Amino acid sequence: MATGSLRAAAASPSLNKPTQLSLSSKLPLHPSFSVPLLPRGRHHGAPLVAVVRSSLDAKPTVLVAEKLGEAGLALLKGFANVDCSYNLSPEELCTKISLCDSLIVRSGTKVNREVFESSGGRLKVVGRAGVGIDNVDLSAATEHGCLVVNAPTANTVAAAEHAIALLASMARNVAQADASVKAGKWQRNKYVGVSLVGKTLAVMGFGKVGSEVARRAKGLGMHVIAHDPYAPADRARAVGVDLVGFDEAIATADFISLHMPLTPATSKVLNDDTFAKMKKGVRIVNVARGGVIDEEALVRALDAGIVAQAALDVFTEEPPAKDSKLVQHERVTVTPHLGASTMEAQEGVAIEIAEAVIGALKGELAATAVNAPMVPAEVLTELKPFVVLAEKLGRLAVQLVGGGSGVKTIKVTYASARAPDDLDTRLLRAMITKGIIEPISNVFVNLVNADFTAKQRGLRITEERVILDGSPESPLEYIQVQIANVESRFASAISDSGEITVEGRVKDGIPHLTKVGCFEVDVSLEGSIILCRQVDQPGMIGRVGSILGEENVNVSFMSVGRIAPRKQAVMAIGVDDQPSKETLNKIGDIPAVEEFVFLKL
Ligand SMILES: NC(=O)C1=CN([C@@H]2O[C@H](COP(=O)(O)OP(=O)(O)OC[C@H]3O[C@@H](n4cnc5c(N)ncnc54)[C@H](O)[C@@H]3O)[C@@H](O)[C@H]2O)C=CC1
Ligand SMILES: O=C(O)C(=O)COP(=O)(O)O
Repeated sequence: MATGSLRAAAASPSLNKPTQLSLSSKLPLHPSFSVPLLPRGRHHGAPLVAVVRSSLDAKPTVLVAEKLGEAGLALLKGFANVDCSYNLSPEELCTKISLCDSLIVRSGTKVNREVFESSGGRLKVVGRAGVGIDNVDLSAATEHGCLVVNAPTANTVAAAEHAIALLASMARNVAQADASVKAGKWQRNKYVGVSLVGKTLAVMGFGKVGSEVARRAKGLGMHVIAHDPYAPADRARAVGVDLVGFDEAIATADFISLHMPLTPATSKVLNDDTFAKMKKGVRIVNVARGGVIDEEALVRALDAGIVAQAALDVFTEEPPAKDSKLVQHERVTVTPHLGASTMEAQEGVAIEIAEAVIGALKGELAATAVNAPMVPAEVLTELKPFVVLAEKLGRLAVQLVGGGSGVKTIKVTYASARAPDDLDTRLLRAMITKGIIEPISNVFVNLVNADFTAKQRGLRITEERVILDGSPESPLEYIQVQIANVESRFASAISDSGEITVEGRVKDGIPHLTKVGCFEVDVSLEGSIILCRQVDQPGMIGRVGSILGEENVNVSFMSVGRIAPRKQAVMAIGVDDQPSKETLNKIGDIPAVEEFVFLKL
């Protein structure tokens, strides 16, 4: 099969002469195989976020619901209308949110499902000015196509320093002794402490904060072990820390410092059962989240003498009840969630979140997205034209489906000379999903909600990789989108294996449609496309071109793919304007034309 492809602007009598263009037929293929999809969740890097307002829209409005550093506010004010409304009740937040494009919070605001539902679809970015996103309902955010970004690095040192401050002050009864002296007492015997040097500290959660705590504790002469099922052992080794199992960590520790996120797996991970396994007289620091400790069980463990002391910055409910037994316990030191509260950290966090929110509202890369696929910025730069190609192929494929066929099964094939691990397909999959769903619904699909929306509509998208020999310079050679078990309005779009098939490549940075069904074509994916199947014969391009010309429809690109000279051929015509029905019918009336379809991109 040969492919003819020429800019229509350069129309000449040689138009009918096909030019060999196809690359795929020359590249030897390895047998195709499936690769596991990348897991959902946190990935460091930068996503292409399609959650933006159009540049024609007025300035976006950002609601800042908790105190934010001045430098961050200044950045936000340079870009958006900023409404700083602190201490809103949940009802007030729900009322205000429908007028906001973005919401910025710290740990004190619950961004629950009701908030997203009340936003009426306007809320596009939630910024968490800090690390923990347990106060944001991520499922609801995703379902509403709202991106959540956080500021994961600027308060790490502050939190680690606070953990060390609590560790040392707990060991030396600083808070209790301070209160006692201020009450006019002088109780030197009562407040004899314990030393840190030589003691074993178990760091639970060896992430950013945990590793900084470990480093500092080693400087104090402590023996540090850590438990973190997901942390690489070599990172721990580099700090001189042994990674151990959970039971070993809690059973051998003199001090336990908690630094994991609050998740279903870590909720109440310290409970009656686990306290029972600890060394008698253990001391516990919690600068992570209150919910990782069963607080009633901790009171029991303190009263039973299992836990000698606890120092807590965080609580299941914040603020905790005034008469909380835990807070009032004599051997418990408390602070009001101050881990991130240093001048330096708050300025840093404010700038980090302002930049992330502004970037996301502009549709730029947000390196700290929590609920969207992310790939490193440099990878994204080279993937960008393929992202456009992916959406357009999705749009074309779904428009080829014949009325009444339910779209359920989609197969996507990525052909590349790169190793499978070098290609993150989540962006591409999301954009294909967007292209398929948007023309047939009124749902707004973006990178955040693409997988969710596909699942909700019962779409099954399978992905396959074809490994090509050749240059891995380009991330992809072609993308093929197939819709199975459907009829087509354009029978030639059905491949030999029975699916609607469209395939595209990027040429000079521009996405091109290069295959429809079994026919190789070549038309740039701009404007709209007319596909016609005809009997290959001289003059066809000229005839179709003049019918379009009569109606002043500008042709941008034309190509013909044919089985063999004078046999069946498919002509793909790129048009800048939408032809009238009459014009399309005139094309259909050309005797050699057997079927045609008009597709909007
Ligand atoms: N009190 C405060 O003001 C602050 C509290 N935090 C909290 O500190 C915690 C840690 O923050 P970062 O270090 O920045 O987060 P991070 O994401 O860098 O580290 C968390 C670590 O916990 C590990 N982890 C996850 N599940 C675990 C499990 N079941 N058992 C043990 N480890 C597990 C992860 O593998 C990761 O290495 C978070 O809960 C965060 O919200 C952070 C900053 C300030
Ligand atoms: O970053 C975190 O996870 C924190 O807990 C800090 O909370 P905050 O921003 O001080 O309310």
